[in-house]
Amino acid sequence: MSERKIPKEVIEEVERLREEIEYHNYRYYVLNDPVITDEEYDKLMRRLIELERMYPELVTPDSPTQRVGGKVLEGFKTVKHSVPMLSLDNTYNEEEILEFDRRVKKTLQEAEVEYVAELKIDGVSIALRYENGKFVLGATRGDGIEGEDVSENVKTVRSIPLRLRKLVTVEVRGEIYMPVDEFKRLNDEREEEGLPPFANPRNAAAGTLRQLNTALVAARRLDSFIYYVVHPENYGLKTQWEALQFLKELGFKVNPHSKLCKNIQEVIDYWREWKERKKELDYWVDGVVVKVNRFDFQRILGETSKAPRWAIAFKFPAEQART
Ligand SMILES: NC(=O)c1cc2c(N)ncc(C(N)=O)c2s1
Repeated sequence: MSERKIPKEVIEEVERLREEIEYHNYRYYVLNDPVITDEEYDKLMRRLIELERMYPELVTPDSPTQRVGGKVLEGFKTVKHSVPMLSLDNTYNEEEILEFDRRVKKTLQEAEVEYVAELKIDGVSIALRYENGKFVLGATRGDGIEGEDVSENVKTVRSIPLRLRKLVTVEVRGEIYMPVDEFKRLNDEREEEGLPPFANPRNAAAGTLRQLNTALVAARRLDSFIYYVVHPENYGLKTQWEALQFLKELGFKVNPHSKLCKNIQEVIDYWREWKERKKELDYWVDGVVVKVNRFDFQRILGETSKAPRWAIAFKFPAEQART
């Protein structure tokens, strides 16, 4: 078939609709602060779907219409991580976190070390790659060296941008999780269908991300928090706190409760506070991730084959089996 000429105004309208729809996705799912009604949003989306149906050659992988899924995949390709996705060592009480602080100060020969305290989200770790600001890959952690390419499913997570607010080439990492009320709704639905319930939101999120039917993934409300920039020095970032601000500027959903702590005592105060306050959250957390803030200090501390020496998980006491 000869290349059909697409009218310029159609191309311009499609591009404008994409920008506008992604902006409203950002306002609604990342900032939780929409500026148009659902009806107005649906109208924009219907118009874009109509134009892409009339001109399929205009569909691009990062079009917001790809968020509703509709593909049934054969399977997931394996993908090698650019940098291994390490796990975290654990500490369970204040004495052990003080020991972590002593080790860090000894290695650094520093009297005081700043930390960033971040809630440890009980979800599925994910690596996201963007080229010139466009989403190109979403991969699970796997064995830390290589994971599964779950890009088609990641596109259905509305809080994960398909196009960044700055057109950089970057890899970021974070957690995809299922909000508690979605977890309850899903388990009620499964019970009605005579299916076994998911034991917890993490299993529900993991099971959903492994679905080969992307429309099914889109029908479940997964969410995300992004907390890590790969090779932050490439973007002039000197600390984890700056990295979190950078992630916000790019348009990612970043947990609002992270805290820059002057010393380990502030970390302990933060841990005590959220050990009690975690029930206020609409997602499960199982502790606090404590990170040395300065990247030059992180480089001095380095990593073991399994986990960084500059970060540790400060776990909350295990509760009795949740209802
Ligand atoms: N395995 C890991 O390295 C991490 C796991 C997690 C998690 N489940 N939630 C939050 C963070 C964070 N804010 O850094 C990390 S880091």
